[in-house]
Amino acid sequence: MRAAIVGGGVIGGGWAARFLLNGWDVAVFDPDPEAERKIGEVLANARRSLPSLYDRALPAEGQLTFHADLADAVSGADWVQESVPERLDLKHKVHAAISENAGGAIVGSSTSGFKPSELNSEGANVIVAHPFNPVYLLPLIELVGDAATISRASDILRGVGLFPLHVRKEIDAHIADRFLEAVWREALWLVSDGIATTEEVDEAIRMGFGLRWAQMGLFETYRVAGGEAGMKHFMAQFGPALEWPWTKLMDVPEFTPELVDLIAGQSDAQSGDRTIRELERERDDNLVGILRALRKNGKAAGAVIAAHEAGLPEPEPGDLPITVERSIPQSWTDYNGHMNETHYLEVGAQASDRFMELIGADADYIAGGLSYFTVETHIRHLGELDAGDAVSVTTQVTGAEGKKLHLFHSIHGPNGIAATVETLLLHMDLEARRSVAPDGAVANHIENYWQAHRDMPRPQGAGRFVGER
Ligand SMILES: NC(=O)C1=CN([C@@H]2O[C@H](COP(=O)(O)OP(=O)(O)OC[C@H]3O[C@@H](n4cnc5c(N)ncnc54)[C@H](O)[C@@H]3O)[C@@H](O)[C@H]2O)C=CC1
Ligand SMILES: C[N+](C)(C)CC(=O)CC(=O)[O-]
Repeated sequence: MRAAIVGGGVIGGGWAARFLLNGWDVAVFDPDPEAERKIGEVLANARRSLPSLYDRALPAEGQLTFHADLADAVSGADWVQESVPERLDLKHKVHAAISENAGGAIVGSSTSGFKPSELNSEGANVIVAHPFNPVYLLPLIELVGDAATISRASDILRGVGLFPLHVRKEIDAHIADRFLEAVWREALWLVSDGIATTEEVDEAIRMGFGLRWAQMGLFETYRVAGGEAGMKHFMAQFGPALEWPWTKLMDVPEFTPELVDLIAGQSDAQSGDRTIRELERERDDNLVGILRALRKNGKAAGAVIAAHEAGLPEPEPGDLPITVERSIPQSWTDYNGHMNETHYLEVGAQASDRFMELIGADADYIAGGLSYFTVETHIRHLGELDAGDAVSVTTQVTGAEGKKLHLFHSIHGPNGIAATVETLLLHMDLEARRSVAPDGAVANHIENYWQAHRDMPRPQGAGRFVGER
């Protein structure tokens, strides 16, 4: 599949990364001579964060090309995403050129506020596909426009891990930006009136309600705030406040040079000497942590990631079973600039868990009172792993006798085997807390693996002890 990105700034760069890291080829048109460098930097940030959301590998990255001519970039594309600056005259000009050259591609505009009827008033056929920064991590895309095109578009966007939200009636600024503009307006007043600094406004959000919004949104959060009586009680108690002079939402503070200097000055002081790219990385690392936590509970944006991962290709079975395929999260790296030792054991444990499933010692088996315990492990660190690296683990049975199961996991990284995790497991009766032989089906599976693996070459390093020369 091929995407064309017209306008490769903050948002176009994010779209390029989202498509590329999901295996699409991406063609960019942007007259800015710095566009290639800027997109390269956005892409570097995306490469270290997006794969960390998943435990399976994303498809192989697509090919990125830059074009001096818009027609070259858009011809043959399946999807064209326009992300030029928010000026209607410019959008009209660009969409006229896209319409001439894009064939049957879906054409989306990233516009934050224009309606499809405004974009299409000169004959173009565009839907609004409004993303959120960073486009490579945040799933939401607001879709506005022709329903049949939106239905096709939604399937494509889900395929690259996005969450399409169909905005059924076109309005200025769609749904989310209506909301964001109201909050932004109120924050500007608080600073302009000298009530709070930019930092104090940000603390008020990030220390409190900002934490709630990512997982429950607004209505569900307030329902809970109504106590056992829920939303009705919440509305009865806090509804009147809406009539009180608590907000200034409809007035817009004038952007005088003084106000702009005040806000920009406070914002500079707040962020210190951290560059925008550093701030982006800090934001991305935190977003990955939040999204992975949500994913664990199957909640909100976490559910989108889980659904996307379920559609990613299953690992190819080789001679040895592949028991883990995943990428290394940034949060697993340490002060030495590589994956911390703790997580080698974690990957080894994931491989053992998967192997247990393969032999039938799965959740039902465990619920029936039988399982495996690890009783000994030896890890060898052979190479470094870094955030975003794709790793796979192969598992060889190196011994199987009654209650004992001896596994040798090899962790393969981008530069060969990065570590081995050799482990001895004992089959256990969970109620009696003592070792017993596995039941028939599991014993049979183990025997099949053992027969297949016992004549393979013994893995290098198997049976070594710490400090052995
Ligand atoms: N920045 C944000 O937070 C968000 C922006 N958007 C929307 O995305 C669109 C782009 O915004 P940003 O990426 O923030 O702007 P930006 O200023 O970072 O990037 C715009 C890019 O378009 C390029 N450009 C200018 N004229 C062009 C032309 N004729 N053909 C091709 N490229 C051209 C510029 O060189 C620049 O690289 C706007 O419609 C905006 O409303 C949507 C969501 C969030
Ligand atoms: C400020 N903004 C209106 C351009 C913001 C957006 O459109 C979405 C976002 O990423 O916040």
